[in-house]
Amino acid sequence: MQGFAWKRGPAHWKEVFPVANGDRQSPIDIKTEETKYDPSLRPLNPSYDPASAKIILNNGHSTSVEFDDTVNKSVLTGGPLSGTYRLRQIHFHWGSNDEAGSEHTVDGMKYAAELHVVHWNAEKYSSFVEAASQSDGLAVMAVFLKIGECNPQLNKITDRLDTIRIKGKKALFTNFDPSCLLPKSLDYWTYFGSLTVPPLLESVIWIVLREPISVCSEQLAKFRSLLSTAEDEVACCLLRNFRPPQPLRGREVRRN
Ligand SMILES: COc1ccc(N2C[C@H](O)c3cc(S(N)(=O)=O)sc3S2(=O)=O)cc1
Ligand SMILES: [Zn+2]
Repeated sequence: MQGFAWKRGPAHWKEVFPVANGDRQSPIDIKTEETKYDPSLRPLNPSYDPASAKIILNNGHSTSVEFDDTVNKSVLTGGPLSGTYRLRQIHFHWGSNDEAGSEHTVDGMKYAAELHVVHWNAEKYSSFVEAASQSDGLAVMAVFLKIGECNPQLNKITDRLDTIRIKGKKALFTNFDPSCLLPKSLDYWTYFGSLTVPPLLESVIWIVLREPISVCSEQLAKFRSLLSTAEDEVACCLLRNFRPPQPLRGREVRRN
């Protein structure tokens, strides 16, 4: 899913992926007054082994840390989930300035950036690719990044970005537990949605943490200095990579 689908931006994705106009697309604007408390929702239970971290990568659309997901070493259970979801990767979304960058918004408010922690239902499905096409196949935990103090934990990522500036570059990256990027409170909103990037598959149980973590302008500037272009192309900075909120289409957003 390279080239065209990305080159012309979110407004054109429907031309290649008609599901872009589907009824469970992400992200969404979370209208807090309309969220519904659900006493059956359990506490989130992320359990990650730092040895699972493998590489940090620039895929041209974001930067991601990829984890060993061949065994249940780093998993997410609890919350709205039934069963065990295996950690696959984390990545970020940001904007061209500090005023916008998150994908989900809260009562119309945009945060400066958003972290996605991606898991797949390894209990029910035999591969990530199979899970990615199932309605309960993926679980993505979203964490808002709010402009403020520099975040020392985030430096573990931003300090490595100069080694993967060009699209396609990767570097070894291990001994990293993504829990270090989670806020104190794991209170959340949850709803049924989709990938926010092509192929926009409607296979994601979204778990949006209500408490943001901090990020400073200098750290965000490092994300924006990544290139969306490969070695043999004219250099172009990856200034923004967030999809705007999509229609709720009657979906319920629950909170614990
Ligand atoms: C079926 O084809 C694929 C499906 C998914 C993916 N992935 C990489 C994507 O960047 C991506 C983006 C996600 S987001 N913004 O949380 O909705 S989750 C995710 S991914 O790690 O699952 C790759 C191929
Ligand atoms: Zn994402």
